[in-house]
Amino acid sequence: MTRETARGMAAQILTRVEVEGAYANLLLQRTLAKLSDPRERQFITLLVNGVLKNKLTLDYALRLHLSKPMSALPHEIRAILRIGAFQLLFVDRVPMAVAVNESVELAKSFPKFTGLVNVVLRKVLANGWNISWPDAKRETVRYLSVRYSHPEWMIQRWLKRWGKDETEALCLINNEPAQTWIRTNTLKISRQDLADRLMGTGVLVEFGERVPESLRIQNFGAIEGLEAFKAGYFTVQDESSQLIAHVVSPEAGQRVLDACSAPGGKTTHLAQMMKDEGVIVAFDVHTHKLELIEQLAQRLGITCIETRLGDARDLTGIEPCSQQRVLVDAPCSGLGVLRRRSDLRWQKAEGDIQDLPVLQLAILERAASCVDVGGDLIYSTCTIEPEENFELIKKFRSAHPEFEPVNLADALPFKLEDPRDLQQAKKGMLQLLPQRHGTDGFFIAKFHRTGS
Ligand SMILES: C[S@@+](CC[C@H](N)C(=O)[O-])C[C@H]1O[C@@H](n2cnc3c(N)ncnc32)[C@H](O)[C@@H]1O
Repeated sequence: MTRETARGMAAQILTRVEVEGAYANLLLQRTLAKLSDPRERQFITLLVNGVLKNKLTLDYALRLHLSKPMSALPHEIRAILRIGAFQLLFVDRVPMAVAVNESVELAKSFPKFTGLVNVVLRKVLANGWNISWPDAKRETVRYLSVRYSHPEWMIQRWLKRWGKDETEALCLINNEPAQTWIRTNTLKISRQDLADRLMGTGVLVEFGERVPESLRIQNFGAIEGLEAFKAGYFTVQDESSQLIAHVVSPEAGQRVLDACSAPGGKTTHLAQMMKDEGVIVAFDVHTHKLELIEQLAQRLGITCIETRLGDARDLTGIEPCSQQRVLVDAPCSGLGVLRRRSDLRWQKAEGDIQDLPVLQLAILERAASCVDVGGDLIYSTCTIEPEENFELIKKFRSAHPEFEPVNLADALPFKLEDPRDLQQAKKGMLQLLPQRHGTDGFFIAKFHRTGS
């Protein structure tokens, strides 16, 4: 499997992810950094992310033609089979014969298994999507789980909350390739000028509709290689994540605390909105992650951020009632961004959703104590699970009558229309859902401190 083809490199990454538990996105980044051909980069990305996301479905389809479970095969052969089956079932533009033959070529380093790879993939090709799935009515959880490659515990939670159609819609979106959004660095350039510059270099650009700084880009090769990137004219940040700084709405000259700030996407956005005037104290528990904030701030030409290493449950050195805006962008299960993080669904366990709220509430409590009377507290997550969102805020509010909800319909940079959203927004909360809003799954809550 040493062949330096796109498929060979993808198979190596997938094998290392499975054997070593390595982070797929880091391995992918390292591999892509060595490649200049945009089509090769895109193809490897498609294969790695596609196989990781659809692993359960691919294994189900492959298993129908295997006499032994996948776990009885060497890791490399599993990766080769999955890459082959993924192309046959999910990728239109690869000719079927090429998908099979290239997998067989890769398997030649494992002569004992070359024949098996050939036979199994030819059967997958002949069968296509004509697969006998578990019964969708009687075994709905299992059906949705293998059909859309999600853990059963996630499906169970979502089915209870939203029923079959919405759960299916969410799974489908989670399996789509993620789009790339960038945020204009308005300290240096306007969105229109940035769009013109990028288009001038062949990048495809669309204006975001929800956030005034956002652009969606395609066809850009290596982002770090773009002149506009090197000049600090933008940073990569999903559009729903860009909503948060608008909800915080800080003003130039203010004292702002960002309790969980790395790698600094929202911190630097806050700094932009403050025209780089005032002070943002940015906490995080990981030293290496604080360095990422510092590097980002430097590239964007931002100087008003002071990074601090520390636990947000303590926020050592921050006086009570000392901050005009406090953001808690809490560590969370991340179940709202499964489209963006292809192996996340396999890394999480249902127990995480029981454990995380303890940490989230402790951080929120301590951060709230730092908000000055007349100041605002904002809590956000990139998850769609109520324990980490609505239920947590309910607990917080019952203990803190001094915090009053701010109507999010007035705080967001786009118009809310769904009556359910408008009702939540009045209570200071909003849950964005991929299947309803077409965004990543984000939760935002905002409260104004009226007393001490
Ligand atoms: C959702 S991420 C923050 C993303 C960041 N706000 C951004 O927009 O780039 C949550 C962060 O919380 C940090 N974290 C986890 N536990 C923490 C704790 N107890 N105190 C402070 N930070 C913590 C993690 O290291 C992670 O960087």
